[in-house]
This record gives sequence, C-alpha cells and structure tokens, in this order.
Amino acid sequence: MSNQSSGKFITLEGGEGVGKSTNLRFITQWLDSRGIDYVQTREPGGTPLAEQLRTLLLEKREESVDPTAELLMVFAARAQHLSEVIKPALASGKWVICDRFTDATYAYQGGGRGLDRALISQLEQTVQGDLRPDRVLLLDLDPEVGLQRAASTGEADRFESEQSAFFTKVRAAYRERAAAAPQRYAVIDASQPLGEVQARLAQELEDIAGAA
Ligand SMILES: Nc1ncnc2c1ncn2[C@@H]1O[C@H](COP(=O)(O)OP(=O)(O)OP(=O)(O)O)[C@@H](O)[C@H]1O
Ligand SMILES: Cc1cn([C@H]2C[C@H](O)[C@@H](COP(=O)(O)O)O2)c(=O)[nH]c1=O
Repeated sequence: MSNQSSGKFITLEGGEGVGKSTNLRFITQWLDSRGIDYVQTREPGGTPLAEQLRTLLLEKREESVDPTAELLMVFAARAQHLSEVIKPALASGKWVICDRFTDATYAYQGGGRGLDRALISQLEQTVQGDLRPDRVLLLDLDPEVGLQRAASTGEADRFESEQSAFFTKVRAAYRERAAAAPQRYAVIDASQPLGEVQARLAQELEDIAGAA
C-alpha cells in the first residue's frame, strides 16, 4: 500500500554514479516550475541523528562491518527519518523526494551483502508499517560505467570501495524488484544522454502528478 495522504512519496534509486544527484536537481526544478510543495531528503540521513548514522555507515574503517549491524543501522536511521521528516511532510500534503529508501536496502544489504530478504521485509514492516513509495524512479546503469562516473566526483566511500561483483548483485536486486511490481517502478536507462533521461523523468512526474 502507498501512503494515505495527499502528498506523493517519490524515491530515486540506482547503483553508484547513475546520476541521482544530477537528476534530483532536474526533479526539484520541475516541481518548482509546477508550484508543487515538496521536501527533498536522502537516505541514509535526512535528520541530524540519521546523518550521523550515515557518516558511520559510509566511512571506511579498519574493522569489518557485520552485515546485520549495517542493516540495523540503516533501519535505525530510517525510523528516525520517517518520524521526523517523511511522515509529517506527507501528512501535510507535501511531496517527498527521497534520494534512496528501502529499495536500496533490498539491493545493497539483500543483493550485495546476501542478507535474507525475509529479514529485510520484517524490518520494513516494523519500521514503516504500510508506508511505501508511490513511485520508485530507478536509474539503471552498468555498474562499471557508474563507478567510472562516480570516480569523477570524489573519493570512494565504504560502499563505493566494494568489488565489482557486489555492484553486479546490487543492480540485479534492483531490477528484480522493479520487474516484480512494474506499476510502482519506472526503470530508466541511465546510459542514455542526460536529455533523454530527463525527458523520461518528466513523463513520470507528469504521470504521478496526474494520478489521484
Ligand atoms: N546520462 C548521463 N550521461 C553521462 N554522464 C552523466 C549522466 N548523468 C550523470 N552524468 C555524470 O556522471 C557523474 C555522476 O553523476 P551524479 O553525481 O549525479 O551521480 P550520483 O548517482 O549522484 O553519484 P554518487 O553515487 O557518487 O552519489 C557526474 O559527472 C554527472 O555529470
Ligand atoms: C539507503 C541505503 C543506502 N545504502 C548505501 C548506498 C550508497 O552506497 C550509500 C549512500 O550514498 P549515495 O550518496 O546515495 O550514493 O549508502 C545502503 O547500503 N542501504 C540503504 O538502505
């Protein structure tokens, strides 16, 4: 079930370097041009506490991070983000544009780390109840190309430093989820020139805005 308020909950997903930041700017310009009231946020993060958890999750460290510990940190940040930011915004009728959400958990912790999807689903239900994004905009790209693009934007974090097999599994998990619920996912070929990616995003936004 999607959210019950008048606001729309849109998430932007994909592997590393697929163009999320670039396209988030396009999405917020589109919303501004329509006079739609929105909150732009991200995961992990979006509140001071959740941003601290983000730093802990992304920074490279000597100690290896237990996958279940990683999973619980992601959901701890999400619980805080939902109660402080996402739910209040949706309840007040705003759109929420979130850079990653629980699909990233299924992709990175489920696909990449190999954690049990049933455990993720249990935590999802506990933390979110029935709240799910109205539409997931999935930027799909060969991870090799994405990592090359990401390399141009700064030093690799703990996730970006994973082996290529990890990102192959992340991409497969995203695509699998999208194929299982095509009405909720827009899979956008992010290898296309930016203008074409953004034309497709605009179509999706029109469609979401037109939906009841
Ligand atoms: N469709 C595209 N074609 C070619 N280059 C692109 C395209 N989209 C984005 N880029 C470029 O790829 C690089 C990474 O883009 P961006 O920072 O938006 O990705 P990101 O998904 O937010 O990355 P990260 O995972 O590092 O946060 C930037 O230099 C951007 O200009
Ligand atoms: C929400 C979420 C995120 N991650 C990972 C995926 C990325 O490598 C980083 C976030 O950085 P970016 O700036 O969005 O690229 O966190 C994760 O592993 N699990 C999650 O649920």
